[in-house]
Amino acid sequence: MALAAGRAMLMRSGVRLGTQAAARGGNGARRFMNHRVVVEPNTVPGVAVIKFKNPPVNSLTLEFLTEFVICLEKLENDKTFRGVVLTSDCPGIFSAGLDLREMCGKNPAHYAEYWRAVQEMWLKVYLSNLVLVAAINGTSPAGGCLIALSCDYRVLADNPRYRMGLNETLLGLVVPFWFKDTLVNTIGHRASERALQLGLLFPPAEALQLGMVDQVVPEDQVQSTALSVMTQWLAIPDHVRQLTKNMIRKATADHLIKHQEADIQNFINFISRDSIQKSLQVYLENLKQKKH
Ligand SMILES: CCCCCCCC/C=C\CC(=O)SCCNC(=O)CCNC(=O)[C@H](O)C(C)(C)COP(=O)(O)OP(=O)(O)OC[C@H]1O[C@@H](n2cnc3c(N)ncnc32)[C@H](O)[C@@H]1OP(=O)(O)O
Repeated sequence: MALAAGRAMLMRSGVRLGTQAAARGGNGARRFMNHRVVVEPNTVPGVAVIKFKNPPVNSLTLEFLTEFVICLEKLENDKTFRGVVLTSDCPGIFSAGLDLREMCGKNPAHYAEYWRAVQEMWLKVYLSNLVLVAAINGTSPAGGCLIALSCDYRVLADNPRYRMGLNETLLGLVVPFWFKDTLVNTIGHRASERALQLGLLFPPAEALQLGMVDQVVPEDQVQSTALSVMTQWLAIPDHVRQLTKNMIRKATADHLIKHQEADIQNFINFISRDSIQKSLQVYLENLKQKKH
């Protein structure tokens, strides 16, 4: 039921997003597909590798989210694909999470459009019929971590500079309930209480110990490990694995699906506050200044 609802919603989003792309005109529409998301099909039979390519830090802009969802939708509808590895084309960064500029200095209509795109991306990944393996080859805070947590399996590069976690409180943001649910489902209640309140970002050894990732491997083996893990998952017949996945994830996804419009309204109200706008601006400014 949740799966069907999620799909229906994404079909709707596909139509809406398709219209947006077409509105950009001939060249714009052509550039739109596979611009920020690179797909390498059949690295292993039946498996595609999706590489996030939204430099400099793979932040989740509206355009990136749109392209990513359409790309997954296409792979899901193409029955030759049974599994996808998600990884990054930006050295050292899996994804810097939600794009702060999408949440800063814009109007309520933009915030609504952006938040719906974030929700739809999460539902698409979380409820995917495909086996999704995250090959995490870089830092992945907040929204970047959410994408990895929503996959079926996570392989992280053993580089102590890479950090992973939901750091929203450090930005003065409240973690959305469905981000929280996804983390609790992965690392448990107590560990989430601490991680979320303190906005902790974990290095690989700690992420492994907490169960935030399933494997930590040398950096140059992240993708090959993800592909060999995939073989194990694909040994299970799709229909039984998909029904089992749906049984386990349905309640969490339904929670958002039921409250999707209220969640958008909450986001608009929260993000539009002067105090929140101010802290986001300060955070962005600090990111810029650390270079100097
Ligand atoms: C009731 C409901 C309420 C709901 C509230 C909202 C909930 C929101 C939920 C989720 C939140 C998020 O996902 S917020 C994003 C969190 N992400 C971060 O905190 C990461 C921030 N970035 C970094 O720490 C670093 O950039 C990095 C470690 C990822 C990379 O470091 P590096 O040194 O390699 O690069 P720079 O820092 O120099 O960055 C380059 C360039 O990119 C800009 N940048 C970085 N991150 C973002 C981002 N997330 N969004 C937009 N732009 C980003 C950075 O400012 C630099 O820009 P300039 O070159 O112009 O200076």
